[in-house]
Amino acid sequence: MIEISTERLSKTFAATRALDAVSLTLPAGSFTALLGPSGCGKTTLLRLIAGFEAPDEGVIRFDGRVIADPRRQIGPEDRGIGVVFQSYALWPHMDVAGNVGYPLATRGVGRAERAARIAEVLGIVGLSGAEGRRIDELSGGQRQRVALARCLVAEAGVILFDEPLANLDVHLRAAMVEAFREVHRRSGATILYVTHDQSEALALADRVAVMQGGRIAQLAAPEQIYRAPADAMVAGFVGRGALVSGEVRGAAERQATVEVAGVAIPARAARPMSGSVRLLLRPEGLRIAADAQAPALAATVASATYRGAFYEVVAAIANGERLLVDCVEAPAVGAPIRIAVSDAWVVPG
Ligand SMILES: Nc1ncnc2c1ncn2[C@@H]1O[C@H](COP(=O)(O)OP(=O)(O)OP(=O)(O)O)[C@@H](O)[C@H]1O
Repeated sequence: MIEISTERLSKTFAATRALDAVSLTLPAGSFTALLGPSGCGKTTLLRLIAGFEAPDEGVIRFDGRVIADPRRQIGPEDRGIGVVFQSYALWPHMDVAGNVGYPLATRGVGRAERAARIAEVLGIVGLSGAEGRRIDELSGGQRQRVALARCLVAEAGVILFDEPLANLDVHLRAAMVEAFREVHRRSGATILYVTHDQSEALALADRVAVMQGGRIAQLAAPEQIYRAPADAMVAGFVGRGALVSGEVRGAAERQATVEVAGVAIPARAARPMSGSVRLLLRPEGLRIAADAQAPALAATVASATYRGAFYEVVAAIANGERLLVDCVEAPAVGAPIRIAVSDAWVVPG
């Protein structure tokens, strides 16, 4: 297991500052997802750690040892890492055993031991008995499992995933989440997993780093990213919900009372705040109030969209801002409703 750290890591392509003084530590054996909108610098950070690019400024260390700085870089093949791309990077002319066993063959591992280890890792990724199959007869999901098995067999201390599920359909993606968990559990490797799919990041990782504009906006446990986003970008990027404007009327330790459209709402807060703030209201913290006396936001139904398990209702409150409320039954568009709030978060900054 290897601890990876970067210190003020920067990379510029022509006029684009793809990475802007990024300092982060990936503890040994951790699983970190790198999440963010297109172009925020996720792949650039992964490529620098892999050794496919050199930093303009800053340092990368593995277990405290300098792996790359602007003057010298250890080559990708000497960093002891495994990389899995969305494009599989398998050899189509070799069978499954040939692909998976390649890292062992290059190390001179004997035939019998190689066969045993190939069988073991194919079992872990759910491809037992597939040794003799040709790569070009496999589905996308099966190919990605082969790539995972090759990574496992190499026993790399660090595994980097660059959008490994991007080419797979939604059902296969869900099935693969289990395979990734198993790879992490079995390998104990330090994992960095690049994705722009928030549900994948929240489901897989024990820490999520949300990037924007070449910087880390927040690095925290998935629950923290979802329930207590550090800024409006993270709040808007992860999960469903609405940001509304309010005025703080009272503040306490980790609590605030925020007035929104004339209604006082108790909210969670990172620190005591005052003045104008943005309040994050997610659907699970809202419900349509049946009791006309209970404190609630008066609203009008703007739309109701069927989502299977519920209707997603967009409702306009008195100040013109819109909320998302999940309802079992669809209210009529234009109907007046009252929305009770059981959970709200004051977005810092
Ligand atoms: N080789 C390159 N030459 C020029 N610009 C580049 C190069 N690589 C990346 N960039 C630019 O750097 C910025 C960050 O790119 P990067 O690929 O790291 O983003 P990303 O977050 O991985 O995006 P995506 O989710 O779309 O893959 C983008 O503006 C991109 O256009």
